[in-house]
Amino acid sequence: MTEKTDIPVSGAAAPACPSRRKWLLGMSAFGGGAVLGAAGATSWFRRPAADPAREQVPFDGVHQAGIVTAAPQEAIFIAFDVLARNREQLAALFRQLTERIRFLTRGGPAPVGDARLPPMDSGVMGAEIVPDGLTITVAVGATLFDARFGLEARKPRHLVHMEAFPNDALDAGWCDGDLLLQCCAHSRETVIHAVRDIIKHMPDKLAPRWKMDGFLPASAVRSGSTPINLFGFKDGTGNPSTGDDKLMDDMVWVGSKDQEPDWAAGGSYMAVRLIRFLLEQWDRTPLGEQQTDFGRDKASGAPLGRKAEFDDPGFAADPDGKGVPLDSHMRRAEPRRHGRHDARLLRRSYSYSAGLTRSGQLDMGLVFVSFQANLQTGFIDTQKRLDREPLEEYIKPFGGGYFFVLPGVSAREGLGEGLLRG
Ligand SMILES: C=CC1=C(C)c2cc3[nH]c(cc4nc(cc5[nH]c(cc1n2)c(C)c5CCC(=O)O)C(CCC(=O)O)=C4C)c(C)c3C=C
Ligand SMILES: [Fe+2]
Repeated sequence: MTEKTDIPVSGAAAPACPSRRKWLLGMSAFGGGAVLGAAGATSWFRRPAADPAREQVPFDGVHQAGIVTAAPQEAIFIAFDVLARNREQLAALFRQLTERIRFLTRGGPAPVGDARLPPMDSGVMGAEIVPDGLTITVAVGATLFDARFGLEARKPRHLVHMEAFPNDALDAGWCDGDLLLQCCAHSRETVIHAVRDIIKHMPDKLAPRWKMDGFLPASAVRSGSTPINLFGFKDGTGNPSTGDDKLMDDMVWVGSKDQEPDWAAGGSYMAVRLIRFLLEQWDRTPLGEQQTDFGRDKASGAPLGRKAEFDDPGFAADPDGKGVPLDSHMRRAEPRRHGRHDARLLRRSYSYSAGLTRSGQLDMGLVFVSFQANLQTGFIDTQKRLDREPLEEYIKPFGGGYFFVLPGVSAREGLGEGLLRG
């Protein structure tokens, strides 16, 4: 169970709906003692607690935090090559990672050591490491299932290397990884501290491969409104409700419906795409064209021809796309052919800003992130619908990869234990 604490705990277990309760009871790995942990938030862009620094997002839960929990302002995505050479060393890696994340997400006094030795903590958060809403979500790449660890037969069935789509210019140095950490918190220093702590404690086990910093607009996080991306459009409006446990079980979490290895229940596929925006070009594009590219009004976020952000676009009554063009991003991504959520995924993207490109243009864009129970019917099918969309004139995907988020942890079972058992 989640430990009692004075520190406010966010996403505290909302009453589970009957189907969810049944499913939780079926999770034998948790011996029926599972807690919902983080999986109770209603929206991924929800206003933070009164004192964000003291907010503690539970690490323990059937699912890892950082997926249906509200997205705070700051993020770091960092992929690693695993240096472990065999199964025992990989088990030690997961044990140590579990221990570090448990400490970092709970917070406490910064450890003080012998002055003759390197400091045990970077010190960037001062004497007290506050939890600050930190979540560290751990996912594994397809390469972890190669011959090194004898895990070939335990690979989630859709987990593959990310092949380039037609508009991609993938740079191998920005792609893939055996392990991915998604670190999210309210403050920049918290995610930096967390990444430095893990790298410092595990130099013999993890070698960084690529890293991208992400952010959300402060005003949106403060007010709980939909974040605006660097194209200036509200981004996230059409997401499924993270408060709908049944929908999340259906679309986001791997369960018995998915014919995946038993150990994978409670996990999720994660698609990460590093997408550069050609902003100099975009900023010289007429507003009307920007809006038809997305199919939404830039200021209000409403579907074109409608009044308000969350209005239904009414595709059935507009087969020729007179309101929302057939080619627009929103209509291709989510044609609503089967009611709602043809795109069977949950987006949890962050903007990035990383200096200049070699040709002197702003290197800014989106760390597109989606979570789904099935990578094929989630990200891949949706991306195929988007291939050749008009927006491609202004975007260039260059990195990322496909990963599988490990199931959640309990006091008895750490990260990756189910994967390595048997
Ligand atoms: C494969 C999945 C998707 C990729 C890749 C993607 C890239 C991408 N999206 C935006 C901006 C917006 N996306 C919006 C909606 C939207 N996008 C996807 C999927 C992908 N987007 C979906 C499933 C939806 C939902 C459509 C709906 O339900 O109506 C919007 C509109 C507002 C919203 O619903 O969020 C914007 C804006 C960018 C900039 C981008 C990469 C460059
Ligand atoms: Fe999109």
